[in-house]
Amino acid sequence: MKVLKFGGTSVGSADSIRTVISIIENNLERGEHIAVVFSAMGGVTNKLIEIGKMAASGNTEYIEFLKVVEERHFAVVRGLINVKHQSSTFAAVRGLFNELGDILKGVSWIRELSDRTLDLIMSFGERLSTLVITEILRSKGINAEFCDARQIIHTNATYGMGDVNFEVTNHQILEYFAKSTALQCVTGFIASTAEGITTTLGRGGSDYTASIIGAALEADSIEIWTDVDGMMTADPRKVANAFTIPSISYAEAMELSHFGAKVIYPPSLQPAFAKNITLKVLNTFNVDFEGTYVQKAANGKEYAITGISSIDEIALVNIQGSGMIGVAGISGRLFTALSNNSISVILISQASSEHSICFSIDPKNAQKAREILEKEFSAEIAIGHIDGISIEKNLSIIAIVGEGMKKSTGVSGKLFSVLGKNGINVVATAQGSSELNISVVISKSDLSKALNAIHGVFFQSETRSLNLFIVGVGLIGGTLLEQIRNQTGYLREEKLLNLNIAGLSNTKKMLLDPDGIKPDQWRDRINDEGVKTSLPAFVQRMIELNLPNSVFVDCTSDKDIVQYYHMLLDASISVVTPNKVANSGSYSEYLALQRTALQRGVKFLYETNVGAGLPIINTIQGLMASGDKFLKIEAILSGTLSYIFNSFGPSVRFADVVREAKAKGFTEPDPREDLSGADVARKILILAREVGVPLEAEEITIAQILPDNCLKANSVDSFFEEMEVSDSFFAGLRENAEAEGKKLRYIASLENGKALVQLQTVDAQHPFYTLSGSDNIISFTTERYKDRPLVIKGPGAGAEVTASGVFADIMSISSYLG
Ligand SMILES: NC(=O)C1=CN([C@@H]2O[C@H](COP(=O)(O)OP(=O)(O)OC[C@H]3O[C@@H](n4cnc5c(N)ncnc54)[C@H](O)[C@@H]3O)[C@@H](O)[C@H]2O)C=CC1
Ligand SMILES: N[C@@H](CC=O)C(=O)O
Ligand code: NA
Repeated sequence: MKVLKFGGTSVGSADSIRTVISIIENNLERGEHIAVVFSAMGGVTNKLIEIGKMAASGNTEYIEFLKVVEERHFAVVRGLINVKHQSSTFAAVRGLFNELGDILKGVSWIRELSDRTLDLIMSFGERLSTLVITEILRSKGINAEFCDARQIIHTNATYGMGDVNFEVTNHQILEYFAKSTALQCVTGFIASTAEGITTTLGRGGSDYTASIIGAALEADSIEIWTDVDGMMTADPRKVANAFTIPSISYAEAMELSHFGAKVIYPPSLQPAFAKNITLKVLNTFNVDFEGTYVQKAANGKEYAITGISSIDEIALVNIQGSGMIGVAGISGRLFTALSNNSISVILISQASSEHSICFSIDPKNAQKAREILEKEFSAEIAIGHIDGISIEKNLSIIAIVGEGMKKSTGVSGKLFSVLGKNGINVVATAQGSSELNISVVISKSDLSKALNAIHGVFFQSETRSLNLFIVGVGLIGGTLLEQIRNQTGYLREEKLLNLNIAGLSNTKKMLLDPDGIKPDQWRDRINDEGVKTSLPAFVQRMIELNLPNSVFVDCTSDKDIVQYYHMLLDASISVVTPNKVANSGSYSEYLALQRTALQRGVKFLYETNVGAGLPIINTIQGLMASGDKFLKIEAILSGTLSYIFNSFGPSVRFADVVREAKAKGFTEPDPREDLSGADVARKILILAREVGVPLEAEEITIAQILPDNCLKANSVDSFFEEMEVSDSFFAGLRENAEAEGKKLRYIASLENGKALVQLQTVDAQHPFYTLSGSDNIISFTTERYKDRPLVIKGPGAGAEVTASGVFADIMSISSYLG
């Protein structure tokens, strides 16, 4: 035997009722022995309450409102019952509305609406829906009977939430169901006192009816038909990646529902749980979907936790004082005082120091709680044994729930680590010894970010998202977007990673969209939807969006953008950049950025600052972390200069080679930076700092190669003109080197705390002699690499290699975030 319960939306319209009827018919055709419980048509209960209140306030408009409700029921009768059978149903429905109309008239006369009368008014919702559906079934030749639950479920006289008398009720149900073999269509939610006065069952009402009947009849299962695909891993309105939990235990369902998962209200299913009846949560609007099984013990679990839920708004009360230590009875008095005043406590946390107790409550009760506790502990407060009561608001609770926690270690580690990596501060925490639930109290403004981050990390087999905010879509930024576009499919399928471009900005326009800008649409979208660029507004919006796993990617050479890095890192947003400005500013600025990133648990990555995608910074950081000491660095760090001196032959003009380097994407946006040695100086400065030498830019010696006229050129165009003017000077440099069988190389070095950048001539024996193209070469002499230096060589400039270095930094953040 099986009990089916259909909720308000399932019976909310002629269309949905048609589906309900076919679900019932299918069961009957399969020979299932079933009973059915119905809620009121969706929204009707609330309307009836509103109408009752209107009548009680003397507002006669309630009559019109009631007509609308009546018409909804008539429409179903007209739509689903053939004309031949319609009139008797119309008459019965009209009869109920007449009765209800009389009651409301009474309410409006005496201008009073007691809980008892309200229960009676509300009862019409279920009585009407059940009556209509019973008649529809009968008109289809099904032997169905209307069962008014008031005849079988008896409660005490607590109106609005009757307390069921199970002894009497169970007996009555058994007796009632034994009398007839017809399909029983039972009104949900309503009951009566032993004297026959109508009551209701409170929260989860119709589920409770199904559970009471199922338990009394020892049903094999109870199906709760609703309008969603079962119980979800998180509230899908808050976590887009939430998915249906296939199997959940009673205890887990109970824990999850306490925190908001409103699909079912498990306390009302207690009678069914006590009899070990399997419950299925199914979707009337997606009949073939498996839904969620709720059983004593859940079936094999794939994940360490089963679900995540939250309470959006709580207040945290803290009571502390030295006089609480070792004094018995403080918490007893505290919670008794709250309970005597009907203040329910959601979470309690006390450290073993016994110096303070904190607990969370509904913020509505915060002021009252303060007054109660100040009164209760007035004596202790007066003599300073208790410091006082403090209350913090705008907080939320998140609970992760699952029986799997009992067996697996590291669940709480994972929870706190993902919160930390996203810069979310945990204000309080609690874990019961049942190990079924770990709760954390966090700032309300972090709720959505926290839920999404936690969901991502615990339900790993679903795709995780990294939210990218890219500023500067020139050569490197544009190439990066192209690489992301080409990799999207692979990353999603093979790495379960979604690179969500949540923001883009060029110098003219910017666009932020938390739902993502597709990498093949960014040009059109930024043109069509973008607003005027403002870096402060971009950064502020990013911080406001507060998305989990956010990364800011600076692909500009802007000098002012750097001031925002602090703000971003401080807001727990990682920064990835090829822009060298930040790391080559003052040493204190460099240090501050490193520290902020470390403190906030986020990443500041800039591998492409030196040697583009070549693994130079990572190599240094690895050696430094493992305790190696750098003795000497010798390097060619400019792709541009490398290319120029490799391509500058007798038949070409120097300026034209520089033009070629620029066209190939090797140069800085302003090539004077490369030719003046400034770019190389920045790079050796960054390397020096990485190996622990705290240099400032002014301390680097740059041996200038440019003649004065080139150096003084005040625009890029005039710079090229001046190089043409000085062509013989450059040709002379080359010819002198060639005469000695040598090559020109622009070499940076660091030794004994001194950095030097200069043009040198090297002979065929020198390891830098054979360099070609835009190659960089870096030779590290360290205590471990003393006899033979560690050498890294390869293309050190250009769009593809630089963008892929930036991409690699982004990917390393994704693995760090787990
Ligand atoms: N080209 C290369 O091989 C390498 C370049 N880099 C660095 O990469 C960065 C980008 O270089 P490229 O892409 O070659 O330069 P680019 O000039 O092609 O691109 C930079 C883009 O950023 C935009 N931009 C500048 N300030 C902005 C702001 N405040 N807001 C929005 N957009 C802004 C510019 O309009 C330009 O479109 C530079 O910092 C450079 O030093 C690093 C390693 C290698
Ligand atoms: N302009 C730079 C690009 C890399 O940082 C170079 O030429 O090396
Ligand atoms: Na690099």
